[in-house]
Amino acid sequence: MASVRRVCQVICIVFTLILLAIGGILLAATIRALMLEDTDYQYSAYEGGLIDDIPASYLETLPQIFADALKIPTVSKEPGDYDREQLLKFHQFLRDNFPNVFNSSFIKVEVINTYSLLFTIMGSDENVQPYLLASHMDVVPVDENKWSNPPFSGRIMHDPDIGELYIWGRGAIDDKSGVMGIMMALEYLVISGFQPKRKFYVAFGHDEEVNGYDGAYHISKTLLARNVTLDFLLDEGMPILEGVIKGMDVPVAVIGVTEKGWMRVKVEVEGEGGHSSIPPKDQVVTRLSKAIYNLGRYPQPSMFGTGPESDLFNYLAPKASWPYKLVFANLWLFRPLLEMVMSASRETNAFLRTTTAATIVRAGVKENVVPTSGYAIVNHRVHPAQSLEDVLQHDIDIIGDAKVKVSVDQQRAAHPVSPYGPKVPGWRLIASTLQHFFPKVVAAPGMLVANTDTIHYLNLTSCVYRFMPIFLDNTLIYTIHTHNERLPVSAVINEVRYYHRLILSADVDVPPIEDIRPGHRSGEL
Ligand SMILES: CCCCCCCC/C=C\CCCCCCCC(=O)N[C@@H](Cc1ccccc1)C(=O)O
Ligand SMILES: [Zn+2]
Ligand SMILES: [Zn+2]
Repeated sequence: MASVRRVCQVICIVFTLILLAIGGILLAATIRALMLEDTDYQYSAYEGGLIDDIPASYLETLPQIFADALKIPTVSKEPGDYDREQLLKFHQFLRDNFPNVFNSSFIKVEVINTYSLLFTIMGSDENVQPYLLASHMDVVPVDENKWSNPPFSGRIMHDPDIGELYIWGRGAIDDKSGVMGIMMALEYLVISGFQPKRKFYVAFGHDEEVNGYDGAYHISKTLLARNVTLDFLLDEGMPILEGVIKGMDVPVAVIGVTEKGWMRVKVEVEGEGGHSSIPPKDQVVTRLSKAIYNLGRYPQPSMFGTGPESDLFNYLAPKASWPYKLVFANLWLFRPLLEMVMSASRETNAFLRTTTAATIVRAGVKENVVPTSGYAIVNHRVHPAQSLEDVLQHDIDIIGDAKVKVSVDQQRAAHPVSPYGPKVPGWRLIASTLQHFFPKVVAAPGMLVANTDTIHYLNLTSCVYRFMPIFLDNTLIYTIHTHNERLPVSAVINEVRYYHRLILSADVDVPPIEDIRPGHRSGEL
């Protein structure tokens, strides 16, 4: 009896100690979350005593010009297969609508490789390092029938449910918003008599959607041949996310300091064919389907917390709502929980792991002929913490079928991490300009889950940022590269104001040339 009591006592003590330990850990985590300094990563806006904002009379004219830009179908289909005629038409459209930029005495406009554009805005002070704003003029193809408004109509429509005017059309977000935002800001700057001290470049590629080798690659080569090095580069990228990240009631500007790698895997099957009325048991299409199904069913492993994306949560934690603040501030404890939550939605899942999308499937030529071969193209966006070899090996293991040939068609490694933080001039400029207009927005470093022309510009600077100064919620994000792409009129106005302010601030908030650190190191400074 006494020994049973003794065992009970020991169990009680152990149980109490475990509870105390859990309580202690939770208390420590809560204290850590409570002690977060709310203003840690807020930057004060730069006040340079310059003409600050654009007058309403100019801004009012912009939505229609933006809409007109969407009417020109500058579609890219495959590498080398882009609509040359429409691209030239788009050049003319820019010339017609931005005459002050094209005729300015201090702006040199060059056509690169026939279809891309490079603007050099001369500065009066040669001692400061230039920067580059990049975008692309081409767009992805459309499936016309799926659109509620025609994709190249540039229709401006009121959405009564949201109470906003939207400009509809392919490229409204990706990436004529970038081209038009920069051009409309630059035009106003020239009109208003601004002439920069600091030189900068504006580069518009013409084939980003099919890898940029005819456009951005040549622009970069041109700049390199002139021995240009840049302080920083800003290209398309993550938008300001509204309601996308759970626990963030405020919008989050995820500034891409790196971007995922890219891999094109070909999955091929060969087999027995014949008359469809006497089909073989083992059919090519069935085997191929099973392989594709398994790739979707067993995703690539989560890499959360092992890559450059993890610092995002350090930036978000001070502004997160409870109980997410507790989670974001204590990834050492809650990483598995956060991983589970993030895996559940497609946009946050892309942040955790290499994604897998079967985008092309081909087999068969006629209904009553059993095909003897078939293939699928699988597009991976590779998490920076996973090696390209591991991605392929996972595919091979998951498919687990020796009769299915799995091979890499093309691949690109993830990009290096650009420096970020309050001491990095380019980052500071991008983040502070944002907070000037939208003080509630949190600017945080992140990873772009898609790819951009920046691959061609990596040799011009180590400070490469991928960011679009437009607010997007889950509805609008899902229109990129599919039907019903559109942008609120207010977003167009705001981005023009953003680029305008950025260019003004860049002229005063500049690093002296000798202050450029040799080979910026990755991560925060
Ligand atoms: C906790 C973090 C949440 C993360 C949420 C992610 C939400 C993502 C939202 C928007 C992504 C916008 C991406 C815009 C840039 C798109 C650029 C683009 O489409 N590029 C092409 C380039 C390409 C690459 C390879 C072959 C051909 C073309 C692409 O990536 O497909
Ligand atoms: Zn794009
Ligand atoms: Zn795109």
